[in-house]
Amino acid sequence: MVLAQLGGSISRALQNMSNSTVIDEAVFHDCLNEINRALLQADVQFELIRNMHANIKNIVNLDGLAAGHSKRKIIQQAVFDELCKMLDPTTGIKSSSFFFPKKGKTSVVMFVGLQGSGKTTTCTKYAHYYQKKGLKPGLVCADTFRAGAFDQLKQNATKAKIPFYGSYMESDPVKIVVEGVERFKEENCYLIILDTSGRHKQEAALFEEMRQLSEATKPDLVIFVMDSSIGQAAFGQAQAFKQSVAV
Ligand SMILES: Nc1nc2c(ncn2[C@@H]2O[C@H](COP(=O)(O)OP(=O)(O)OP(=O)(O)O)[C@@H](O)[C@H]2O)c(=O)[nH]1
Repeated sequence: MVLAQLGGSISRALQNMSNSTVIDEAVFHDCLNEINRALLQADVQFELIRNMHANIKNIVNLDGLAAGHSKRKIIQQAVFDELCKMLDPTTGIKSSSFFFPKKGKTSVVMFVGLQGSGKTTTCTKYAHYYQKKGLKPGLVCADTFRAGAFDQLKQNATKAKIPFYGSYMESDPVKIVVEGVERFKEENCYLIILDTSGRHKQEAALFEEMRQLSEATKPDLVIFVMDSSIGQAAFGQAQAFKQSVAV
């Protein structure tokens, strides 16, 4: 809903600019302002919008354009590129630090995040994706906090035909993940995926538990799953998670 509204507002801003008979600084300025307003209304961080605005202005130099160049296309492309850059998770990260599970080498990937953010669903999708690529994944349910968490993972895993591990009796998630990792290693599962409990930055004990899970399993990758509809609140939460484990 929010995304559809935002998309509509940005398209309208670009359309209004394109419909103008002459594209001059005033039209360009109005177009950028309309896009800024749409992003602010969609709860995008002000600093990101300011940077995007400055970048587009640097790229589009209307006075310096040689005749024959389509100002409309150049503005549209610059807006498109900058919006994509804002969403690109690899911006500012060295490509050598990306982690991809490989065949023949056991990898542990841990999913963390707030309650109900989509961890279990994403874990299963991630496992399914790599299963199709020929890696043998295994899902471990480390959520001993929410009733029904193991059943949910079991249901998803069964549907996707992915092996799973968990316990109805054990209350210590650290014990479960250690056993789960061992079990899957014995079964030659190359990609061991840990689905953890939902937690919030104000829940110190649950953050400590997450730190212990990470300590016990030394994951190759920790993925923070968030629901974009929480808007800017995602920033503080992401920072808090990053301070406890290597997200
Ligand atoms: N629209 C939408 N819904 C999703 C997505 N991922 C998960 N959901 C739904 O969001 C709800 C919560 O998803 P879960 O995967 O159970 O979330 P979780 O983080 O494991 O939840 P907890 O274990 O309780 O912390 C479910 O109803 C999912 O179907 C998504 O990408 N888009």
